Amino acid sequence: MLRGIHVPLVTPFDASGEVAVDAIEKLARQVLDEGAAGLVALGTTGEVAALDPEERARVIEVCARVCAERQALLTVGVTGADTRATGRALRELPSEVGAALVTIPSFLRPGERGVVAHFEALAEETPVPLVIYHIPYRTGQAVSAATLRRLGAHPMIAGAKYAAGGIDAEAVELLADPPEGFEVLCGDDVFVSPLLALGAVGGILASAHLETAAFVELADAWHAGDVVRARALGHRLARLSAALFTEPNPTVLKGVLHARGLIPTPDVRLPLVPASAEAVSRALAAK
Ligand SMILES: O=C(O)C1=N[C@H](C(=O)O)C[C@H](O)C1
Repeated sequence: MLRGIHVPLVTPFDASGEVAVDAIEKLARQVLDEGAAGLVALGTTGEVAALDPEERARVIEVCARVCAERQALLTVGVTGADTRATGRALRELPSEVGAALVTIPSFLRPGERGVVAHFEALAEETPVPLVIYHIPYRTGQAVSAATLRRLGAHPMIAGAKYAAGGIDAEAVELLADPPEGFEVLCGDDVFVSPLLALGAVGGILASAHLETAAFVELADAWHAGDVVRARALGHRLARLSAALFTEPNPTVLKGVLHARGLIPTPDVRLPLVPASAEAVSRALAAK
């Protein structure tokens, strides 16, 4: 269900600060035409925290329309300050949504027993399969491979977006023996090639707005066991990803997309500030 490259779309803004829905639609079509398996709406890259409820609904609506046309998976980022609020947000998802990307509420650090209780409660009430967004450096909560494996045995937990900030021992342990039907996607762009080598089925990668076809080729090459092609491509794309993440995501990416005429402005909403001209130039030059 999750295999392939999924693009967490930016939310472009026009000169008056409104969400540029046409630009989202164009980006969505472009990345799916280049082979992405799906879109992720309302991720960190989409500046979800800075969007009001009507804007979020508009973003989902346009992504759902394009995904339906292309028969691609639409995953939506769902967050809440606690389990009850997250459950409510899941139940309110429109019927076109195919999966939900869910984190542990940040800042609370509920402990691993709390993590299990959170996801098991959500798995019982969610209308769509869940993808656990494992990002301990943002949630503040470590989660072991054993816990992810236990959660992955639930039929409504389809997989995890793995973003531990590197390849850690837990990733190696999880990918050595994932539960039946549980799929791991890479969520740290620079590490996608090594995580694919370990057995990840794909990635949710902001960098794949650019060079989408090359990221798809990278995943295909690892899946086909073509190590020589995969390794060289992985090194090249890691340089691009590193350049895109020198300042907070999605500021540099938006600068590059704007410079290429793909979005109307490079604007982000506070507390993000636009990327420096140097960072954007370096990312434009990255090969
Ligand atoms: O929004 C996302 O999904 C992603 N967010 C990460 C981040 O902002 O750190 C990066 C990743 O490419 C996908």
